Amino acid sequence: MSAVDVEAVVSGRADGPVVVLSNSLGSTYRMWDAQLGALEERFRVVRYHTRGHGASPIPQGPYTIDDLADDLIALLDRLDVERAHVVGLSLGGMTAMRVAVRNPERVNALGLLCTGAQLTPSSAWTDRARTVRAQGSAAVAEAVVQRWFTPEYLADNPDSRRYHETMVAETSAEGYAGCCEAIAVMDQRADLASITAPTLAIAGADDPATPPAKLAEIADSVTSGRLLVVPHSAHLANAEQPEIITPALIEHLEQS
Ligand SMILES: O=C(O)CC1=CCC(=O)O1
Repeated sequence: MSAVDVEAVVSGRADGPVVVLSNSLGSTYRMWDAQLGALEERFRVVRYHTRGHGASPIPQGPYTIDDLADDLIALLDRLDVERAHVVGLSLGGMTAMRVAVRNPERVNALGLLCTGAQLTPSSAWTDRARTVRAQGSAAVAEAVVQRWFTPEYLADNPDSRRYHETMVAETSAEGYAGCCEAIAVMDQRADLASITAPTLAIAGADDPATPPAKLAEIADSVTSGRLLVVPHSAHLANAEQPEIITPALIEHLEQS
């Protein structure tokens, strides 16, 4: 499949190093809101919507992680950006890893949050794709958001819970399903050793979707990797624990 022109917004320091933020399955680029201000003070920040999300094109699925990586490279080309820091959470992290493997010359540093090189069983993703195509993304919204945050956070933040459930529910069914199918066939484990970009792998200590072992595997396998496990956070750890994650991410990018 050829690359699509994803919807993107550029903000922050026009003369700063570029950081690209890649979103997770079923989210919009608003998922980076808690990091945005601090990143904008230091970087030229590119947020975009993975194909099938937001106002980005929604080709008929299935997609592959290679497709998503091609979209990100096409975005860098469109913006005339030669090299960037690439930061992604979950599906966004899978895309970032793929870009670092296939186009190492385009990547300065990697920030990989709550992601994995392979997510099994594959059938969980093909089943979810089938459910969403049949019933819409709203059918999975409540269960997904229960994995995004700890039970304590959800109990204390009912508005945030509703906000994030709506975010998932409003995702295109075809886009969501196509991305599930990309995850179903992904296995990047053998490629990790070829990643040379300095990598910070950030795990939510209580993440049931991509537990800390997934991030440890990445940090241990790349050439230059470091693991940060963040307490009291689940899958959308950057939203639940921004006070820990934002400065750690900025320090990593600034040192790279
Ligand atoms: O939705 C989930 O269960 C967690 C997840 C996997 C890939 C992604 O982006 O989110």
